[in-house]
Amino acid sequence: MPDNIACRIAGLDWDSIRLSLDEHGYAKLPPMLESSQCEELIGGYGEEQLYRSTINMARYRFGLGEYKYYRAPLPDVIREMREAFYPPLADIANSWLKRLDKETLYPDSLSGFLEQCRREEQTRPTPLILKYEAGGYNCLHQDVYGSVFFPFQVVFALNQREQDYTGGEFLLVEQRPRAQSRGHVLTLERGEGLIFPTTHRPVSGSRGYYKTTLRHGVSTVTTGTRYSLGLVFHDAK
Ligand SMILES: O=C(O)CCC(=O)C(=O)O
Ligand SMILES: [Fe+2]
Repeated sequence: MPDNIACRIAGLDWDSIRLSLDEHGYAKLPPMLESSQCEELIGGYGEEQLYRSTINMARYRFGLGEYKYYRAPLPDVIREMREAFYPPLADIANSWLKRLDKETLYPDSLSGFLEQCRREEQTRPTPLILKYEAGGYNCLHQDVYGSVFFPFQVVFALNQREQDYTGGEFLLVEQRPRAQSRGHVLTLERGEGLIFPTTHRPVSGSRGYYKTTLRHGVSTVTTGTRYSLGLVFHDAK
């Protein structure tokens, strides 16, 4: 694997990622983070100076577990991934807007998009690390922190399922208009990533595209401890 994460991201098969996003709404990525990078991120969990806030999920009835939002400046690997994932995803996001007859909205660089966030007073970084112990889970939700939001997020598994923990599958539920919801269970090996929609996606129907609503979460971790890294592109108010 080349050691530069930005090159690794640029070198992904973006045609097949686009096809997968268009067809299923999500795209699984090959291993992106090396074990040492996963270990370093997990190892930083106790270093409070890295984070701007810690959320006890039970307190807000978000689930059972804990997560921490990174403080600026973000750790290099997170900043580089956020910058490198943004442009190809913005292109796909704009094509989705077109399908729904909305004007093209997402600038082609992360800095341009963060400027849009800043204008709405959304200046606090949102990449986060999550930790769930046995019994932990994450209720179905959407991560929107203001009027500006990016339509894709990326999540990475930081440790190994069936080895470090069991259960704790990633859940994606799609609510179709006037129809029942459909659920997807996605499993990620350590270092692997998943791109998924923040709130909606266009689905092709008999009279053009319509919009479905998506929520994501994590099923109960049955044993061990599960760590994940969430890459959210919009900053928070
Ligand atoms: O722990 C997970 O896999 C879910 C993470 C999540 O909710 C997010 O990245 O927004
Ligand atoms: Fe989330």
